Amino acid sequence: MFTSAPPPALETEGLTRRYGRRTALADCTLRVPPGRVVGLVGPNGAGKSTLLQLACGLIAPTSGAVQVLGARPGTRLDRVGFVAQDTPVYATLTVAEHLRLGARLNPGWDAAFAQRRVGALGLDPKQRAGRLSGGQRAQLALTVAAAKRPELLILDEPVAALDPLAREGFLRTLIESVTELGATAILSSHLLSDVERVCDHLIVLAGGRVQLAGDVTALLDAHHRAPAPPPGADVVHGAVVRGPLPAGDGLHGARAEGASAAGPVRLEELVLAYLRDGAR
Ligand SMILES: Nc1ncnc2c1ncn2[C@@H]1O[C@H](COP(=O)(O)OP(=O)(O)OP(=O)(O)O)[C@@H](O)[C@H]1O
Repeated sequence: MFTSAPPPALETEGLTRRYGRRTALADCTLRVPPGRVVGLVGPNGAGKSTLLQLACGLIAPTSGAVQVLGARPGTRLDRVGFVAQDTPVYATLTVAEHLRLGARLNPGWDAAFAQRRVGALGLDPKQRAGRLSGGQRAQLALTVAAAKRPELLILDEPVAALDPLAREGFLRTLIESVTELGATAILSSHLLSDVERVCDHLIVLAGGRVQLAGDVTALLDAHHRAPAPPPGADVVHGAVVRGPLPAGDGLHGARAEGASAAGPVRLEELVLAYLRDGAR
């Protein structure tokens, strides 16, 4: 295991984490190639934060293995940027002091990028972080993480506190920096429309187990919608069926619009089918 060059951004095998008798993540085996924007989705309590914290080395596995950029989590902190769900910032430090601290702690710090982002966001450099709004604090934490120019950016619900315009701007900046650096981003989100818009790799977790994972295009090609599935069809849930859209059904290759039409699945539909399947 763990052989390839360049190494996967994230690789796990049988990764399990328990809290007492509660299993937060069970037997998780995944491989995320580098250069992807990964959407990590699943209901509340699915194990998303647990997986991200294991990847950052903030918690240790109960059993199984995890590697990040080919190394043990936590050993290459300069190459990994992490923004936790509660977007931690230092309440008594100003915005400018956050940037100075970032510059001092990170050898690859991109001061011009950080200044540009703070300017574009309209954040007052003299404002203490404790006085910023929730969304502004999230933006500051994201700016600090991205200005490290990490090879892997791990974001736990990064856009939850942002208004729609800020969310759109943040996701655009994220894609630009990931593309420019050839970096990987893993973001957990409940907003399937955002995931559909920016992610090219998907991980669906439910009940601590991986329900579905892989390249988005490949996953969409490997499923179709059949409102009246033929006997023996491999139905995930509802009208979503495993297997490519059969040739010659008249709709092949077309984007079916109505929920009742046979045709290709949309990402949101696919995710919901696997979540409902996992919830049974
Ligand atoms: N420190 C902890 N101590 C005990 N149980 C925990 C701890 N952290 C997480 N859990 C449990 O592990 C499970 C997975 O939690 P986790 O935070 O990973 O879910 P999540 O998918 O990130 O959820 P959400 O979407 O609500 O943020 C939950 O049942 C949770 O109660």
